[in-house]
Amino acid sequence: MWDLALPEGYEPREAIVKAYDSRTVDYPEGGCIFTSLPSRNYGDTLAEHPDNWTECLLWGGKQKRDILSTPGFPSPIPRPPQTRHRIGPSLFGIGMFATRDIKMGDLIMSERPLLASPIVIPPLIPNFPEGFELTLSQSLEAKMAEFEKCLENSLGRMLPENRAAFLALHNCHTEDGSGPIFGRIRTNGFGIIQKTEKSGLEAGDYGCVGVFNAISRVNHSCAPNAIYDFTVASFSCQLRAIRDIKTDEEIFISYCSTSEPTAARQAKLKPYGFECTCRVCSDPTSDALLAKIEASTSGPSLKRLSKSNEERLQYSKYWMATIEAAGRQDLKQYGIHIRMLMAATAGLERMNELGKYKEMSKAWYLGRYGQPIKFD
Ligand SMILES: C[S@@+](CC[C@H](N)C(=O)[O-])C[C@H]1O[C@@H](n2cnc3c(N)ncnc32)[C@H](O)[C@@H]1O
Repeated sequence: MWDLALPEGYEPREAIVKAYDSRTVDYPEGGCIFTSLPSRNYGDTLAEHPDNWTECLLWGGKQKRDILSTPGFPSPIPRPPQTRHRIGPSLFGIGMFATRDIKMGDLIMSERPLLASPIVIPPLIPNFPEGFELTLSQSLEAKMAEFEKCLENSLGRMLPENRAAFLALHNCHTEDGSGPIFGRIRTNGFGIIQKTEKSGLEAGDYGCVGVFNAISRVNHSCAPNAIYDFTVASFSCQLRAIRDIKTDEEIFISYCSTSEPTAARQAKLKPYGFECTCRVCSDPTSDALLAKIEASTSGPSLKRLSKSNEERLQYSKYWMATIEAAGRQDLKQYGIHIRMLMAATAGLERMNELGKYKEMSKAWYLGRYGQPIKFD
């Protein structure tokens, strides 16, 4: 047991495990479900599953029902036409690097998580003998210990090579009562099934984080050159370029929303155990610039804008160049300015330029949202 101040005599109980057929969906609500997705047979190896599978610790049956009923599930993971990334030493420990020039919108790589787990500790009930008086922090620690037992069960279900890859990941939560598995989840977990329109999760449902062999090596920047998107159908994350990336450049994603000001972003990064010093965080004028970029596509600004297509063209060209110089093409305003350039060039009947911005819009949209844009 790692260093916990649990009362003497208390032992976290083993995870309660019942065996179900992998296609089972009628589980009781509100309990841990250990399942491999896509399902596999006992004794299967990676040679039979080149896309790997994910050990999932789900809370209650709804998530598994939702996943199994997703159209297309389980489809193969999409792959780039050639390898575009490598893992290697970075200024921030280990990182991911481009092995060739990559264009905005291109798929860098995709990967199934090694482990999927609830984002927060579910309401497990620690098994205290009667008469135990617990402080609040002891109660929290006991829940942590119970959850770690559940996670140990998930790790025990992994193939040795997947378990070794998981345990080789960085852990920055060694001093805060997190167990070694939960610590790695908090350091390396990226939201995969969250409360969004797409996921169908409702209030009170538990979202999931995924921990990855390669994607969990990607470091953070508030001016990222890549964005990841999780697709339930292939049960995998796709990592795509949100701007052109040169060979050997480090690949960065953002671990938090980049449309928030610096102090709010730093607060969101706390669980990852570092203070961000990226070009945006170290520029004292970046919050003011962010506010101006946001205002550039707001209703009042657009209302004030001249009706002349030529002036609109110059306006959006100016803002695109400003956003590019700040390396912030992941902001949605960049995509809006590309669309505004399409409208202005169409109005001016400059068909070559219109074609260029159309292609740009397609690539940006794919990088930003992980799916192709449909023009009316
Ligand atoms: C998801 S892991 C990324 C891979 C990690 N660098 C490694 O060596 O395995 C997150 C950890 O990487 C480090 N990290 C990521 N981005 C960073 C940044 N911008 N500045 C400092 N450390 C960073 C922190 O130690 C953080 O806890």
